[in-house]
Amino acid sequence: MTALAVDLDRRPDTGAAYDVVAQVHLGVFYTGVGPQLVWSDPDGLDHTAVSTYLRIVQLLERGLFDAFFLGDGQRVRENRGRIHDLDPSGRPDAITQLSALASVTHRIGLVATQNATYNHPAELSRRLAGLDLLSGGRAGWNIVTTDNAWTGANFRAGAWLPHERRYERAAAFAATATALWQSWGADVPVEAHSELVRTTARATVPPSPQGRPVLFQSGDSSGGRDLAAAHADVVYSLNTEFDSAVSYAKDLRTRLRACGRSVDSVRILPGATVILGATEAEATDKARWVLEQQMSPPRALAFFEQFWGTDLSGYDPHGPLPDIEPSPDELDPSRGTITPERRTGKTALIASWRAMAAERRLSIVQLAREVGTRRAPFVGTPGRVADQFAHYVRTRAADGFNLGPHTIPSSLEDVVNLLVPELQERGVYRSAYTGSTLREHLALPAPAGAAS
Ligand SMILES: Cc1cc2nc3c(=O)[nH]c(=O)nc-3n(C[C@H](O)[C@H](O)[C@H](O)COP(=O)(O)O)c2cc1C
Repeated sequence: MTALAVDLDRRPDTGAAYDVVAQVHLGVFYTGVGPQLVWSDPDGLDHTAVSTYLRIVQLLERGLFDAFFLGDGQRVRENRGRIHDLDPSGRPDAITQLSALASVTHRIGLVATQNATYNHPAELSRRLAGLDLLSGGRAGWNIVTTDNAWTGANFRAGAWLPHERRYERAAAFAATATALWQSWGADVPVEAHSELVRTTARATVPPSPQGRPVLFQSGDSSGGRDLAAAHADVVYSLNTEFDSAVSYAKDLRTRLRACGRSVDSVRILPGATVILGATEAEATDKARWVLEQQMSPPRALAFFEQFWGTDLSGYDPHGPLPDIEPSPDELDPSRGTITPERRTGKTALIASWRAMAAERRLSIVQLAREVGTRRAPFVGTPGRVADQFAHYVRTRAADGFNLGPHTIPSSLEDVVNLLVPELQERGVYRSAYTGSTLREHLALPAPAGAAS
């Protein structure tokens, strides 16, 4: 995990004009599972208690955030066929959790990740419309396709649909859900008769003050980007480093134009981790501590077990990589612990890791810290990070960030108490909510054809 280096003098072509009055939009993406959440923080809260969620969402509302955003999954993470017991585990449905949070908040947007592979459009659009109406127009839907077959094998449709066909279904799903939201009061039902989505349905919930839920999209392949260009209001990408944020933004805006949409009709919010300190040195020390907790020695072994498919508990995490070959079972694409390209390219990936470890004399745990953590963090004083955020939004490399917390609640308290005032001082962050809906917070245009 290397801290981001951002050159504040560069104004590259991002497919949109430099905007001196651009604003930073902030959300928090709370996965509920996974190594990024540090359990060992002595001041940490219970990661699955409802009181934790209430406290976080109220803190974020005090910090004038656009959205609180939950990941979702219909099967918990596993390692070698058992529940991954080093992770926070157990995943209540995101819409259910957000409905509870709607009742104790007034402004903040509430975004539920729900996949378009193992749900039904009439059923899911009704539940999302319910959250949207009951929250006064604050709901969002993060459209994902889910990157593994074994989720489906947990219940319902089994292991079905290859990667590209999931996006075909997601596009038909989003079009059907949108048509249903727009159809309130219509005389005839909405009909969908494609190969992957078949339904005849009438809307059951009137539109909220924002017309319909705001559509987020996460998924970075060409199919994912096309889905975003056709349907999304917000994209959550993992292209956070400045150069990759620039090329992602340019590519997405080219796709938006090809769909006949304005480049300002979609907000781009890459994932980001923020680690703040009173001095640069203090922030760097904290970043080192966070990384050590996220990728502890037992977790490093579990990380590599997901690639080797073998029990590695007999290996010393401070010693060299195992010299054995991975189990062939791990190449089975129905296993869901790692991304598809990593699964299929695993042999090459392991060879490249061996080369990196040999060249830099890295132990198992040191290598896992290099290759096993996802987000490059913004590390520094609040002022320095605020300058970087301002640069991203003014150049339109991004419109803001989805922050991934590492310690709960302290990493988010730092952002609200230390970073937000610095952003406000630079004129890139609101000093009060000016609207009441998520769509208004994001300064998005009204949805086409919205029912009222
Ligand atoms: C930033 C990000 C967040 C994601 N969050 C979830 C999630 O919460 N639940 C889920 O089932 N899939 C999630 N996905 C996986 C996507 O649904 C998708 O299956 C995966 O990224 C593979 O598609 P791609 O090749 O287009 O990236 C996420 C993907 C990204 C990039």
